[in-house]
Amino acid sequence: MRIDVLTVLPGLFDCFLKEGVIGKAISSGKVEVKVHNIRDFTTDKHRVVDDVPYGGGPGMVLKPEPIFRAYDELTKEGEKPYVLLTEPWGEKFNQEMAVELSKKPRLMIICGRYEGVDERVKSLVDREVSIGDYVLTGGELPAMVIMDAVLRLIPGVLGNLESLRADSFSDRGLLGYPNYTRPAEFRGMKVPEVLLSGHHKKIESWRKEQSLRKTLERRPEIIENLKRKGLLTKEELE
Ligand SMILES: O=C(OCc1ccccc1)c1cn[nH]c1
Repeated sequence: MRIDVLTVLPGLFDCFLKEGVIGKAISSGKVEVKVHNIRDFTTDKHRVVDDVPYGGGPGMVLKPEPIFRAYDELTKEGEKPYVLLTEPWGEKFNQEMAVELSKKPRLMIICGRYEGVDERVKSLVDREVSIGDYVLTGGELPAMVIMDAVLRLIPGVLGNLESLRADSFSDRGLLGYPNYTRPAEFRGMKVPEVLLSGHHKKIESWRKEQSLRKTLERRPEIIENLKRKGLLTKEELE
């Protein structure tokens, strides 16, 4: 997969693209991520990327020209990218969208900022995406959140280091079960006996029960959704 990011603050991506699983996926060539400074696509001496809003009002708006110039330049060759715009008012990002996006051969992420982008930029955009109902200073962190969730789904990126919790819980959106590792007792807190039993059937059913209980407690709407979709077996329902 190739991802092109358009931003006025490219430096924000430096650590993200170097460290950890994402850094390895890029250095190994499994995925290609290029960050472009929108300012590099301006033509005036002051490299202006924003301007005051028509009709008045507070703040600034990202100008269309530099973004269109960048888009034209970056889409001259290769496949047309699936274009995302990160804004607070977009479609809510979730695991389902991450899975869908991970199947695209090429993505472009335009990072919103200031009061937003000129509306005409939306003619380039396939999906306006929000990572939550709050307002940040820029769409760069949302772009990193989206890239992180998408890239880890690409075959070979996670390797065997981190299992892709492909069990039936996480891909039904159920909350995870409790995790423990050594020592078996720590500051008086013991690991549940069942997990030390080596009895895989018992361990699996304990984990399923824990996952369902936690989901019912914290996110009952997820259980309701699964019920409606008939994605809960009758023993899971009891
Ligand atoms: O704040 C966000 O993006 C930055 C942004 C972009 C455009 C105008 C204002 C702010 C955001 C929140 N969830 N998803 C994105």
